[in-house]
Amino acid sequence: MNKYTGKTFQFPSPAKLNLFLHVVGQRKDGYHELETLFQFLNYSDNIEISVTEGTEITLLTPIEGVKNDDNLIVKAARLLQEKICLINTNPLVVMGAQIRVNKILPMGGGLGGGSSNAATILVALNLLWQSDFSTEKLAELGLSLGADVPIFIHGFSAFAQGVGEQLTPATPKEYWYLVSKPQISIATASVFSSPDLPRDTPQLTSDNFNQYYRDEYLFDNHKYHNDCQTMVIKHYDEVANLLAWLVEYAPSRMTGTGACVFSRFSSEKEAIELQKKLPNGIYSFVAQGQNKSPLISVVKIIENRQNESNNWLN
Ligand SMILES: C[C@](O)(CO)[C@H](O)COP(=O)(O)OP(=O)(O)OC[C@H]1O[C@@H](n2ccc(N)nc2=O)[C@H](O)[C@@H]1O
Ligand SMILES: Nc1ncnc2c1ncn2[C@@H]1O[C@H](COP(=O)(O)OP(=O)(O)OP(=O)(O)O)[C@@H](O)[C@H]1O
Repeated sequence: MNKYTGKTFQFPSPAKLNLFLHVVGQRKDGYHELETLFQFLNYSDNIEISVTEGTEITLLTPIEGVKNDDNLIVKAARLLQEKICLINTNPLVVMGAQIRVNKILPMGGGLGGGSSNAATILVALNLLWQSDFSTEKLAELGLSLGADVPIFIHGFSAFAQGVGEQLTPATPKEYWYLVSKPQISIATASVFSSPDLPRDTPQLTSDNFNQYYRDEYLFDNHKYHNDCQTMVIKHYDEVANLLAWLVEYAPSRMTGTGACVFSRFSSEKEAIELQKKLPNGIYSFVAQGQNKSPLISVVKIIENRQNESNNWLN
C-alpha cells in the first residue's frame, strides 16, 4: 500500500533569474554552451497533486495554447512512469495522479516557468509514488525535457555551465527584485537561432567565478552581462525601451531569453516604489532572491510528517 494514495499535496514551482548569462560557444548539435548564475525567486506557481491508483495522469487545469500532451507537467509525469516501469514490473504499483496548476509565472518570460513545473512534478511524484530515484537521476531525466530543469531539481543557487546542467553551488546576496515585462513573449529557440546572438564571450570557469565573483560587480557589464539581451534589444523595441527606462532608477538586466527584466534593490519598499512608477501596460511583480528552492523544503516537510505519523501508528 502506498502511504500517499488518496491524499492531496501542494508543491511550489518557483521562478529563476539568470543574474548573468554568457554564451561561450555552440555544440555540434546546435545547443549553446552557457555560463550563467541562477538564483530562485520567492514567487512560484502552485501545483496540487492527488495520488491515485493505476496509471492515469490527469491535468485538470489545461494551460491556454498548450495541449495537455505537450504540457511539460504531463510530459514529466509520463517520463517518470516510463522509468519506474523499467525497474518495476508490479502491476499494482501506484503511479496515477490528478494535477492542478495555479500559474502565476508568465510564459516565455525567461523565468523558467515550464521547466520549473516539470522539475516540481519529477521531484514531487518521485516522493509520492515512492520511486526513490536519486536527485542526480531526476536531474538527468529532467534535462531531456529542458535545459533549465536540472537547476530546479537540485534546488540551490548555482553558477552553471554546459547547457545549464553543470552546477557549482553559489550564494549571491538575496536582494529584492522588481521583475517587469512588456506585453510580448519571446520564444527561447528564436533567440538561440539568431545570427545576432553573440556566441564568443570568454569562459570564466568555475574556479575563476568562485574566486572573483562579487555581488557589487554584477552590473559591471564588462564583467557580467546577458548575451541574449544584446540580440533581444536589437529586435524587440518593447524590451529595449523598458530597460532604458529602468536603468535610470536601478541596475537592471534581462533574465534568460527575455522578455522579463529584473531591477535590483536592497529593500522590498524601494522595489515597490519603482513598481508604482512603471509605464502603463507593463506586467510586474516584486520578489526576493532565494538561494534555496522552496520546493526542497516542502518535500522535506511532507516526508517528515509522513514518517512521524507512521511512527505514531507503529
Ligand atoms: C535561456 C535559459 O533559460 C537560460 O537559463 C535556458 O538555456 C533555456 O532553457 P529551456 O527553456 O529549458 O530551453 P530548451 O527547451 O532546452 O531549448 C529550447 C531551444 O533553445 C535552444 N537552446 C536552448 C538552450 C541552450 N543552451 N542552447 C540552445 O540553443 C535550442 O534550439 C532549443 O531547441
Ligand atoms: N507547464 C508549462 N508551463 C509553461 N509553459 C509550458 C508548460 N508546458 C509547456 N510549455 C511551453 O513552454 C514554453 C516556454 O515556457 P516557459 O514559461 O518555460 O518560458 P520561459 O520562462 O521563457 O523559459 P526559459 O527561461 O526556460 O526560456 C511556453 O510558451 C509553452 O508553450
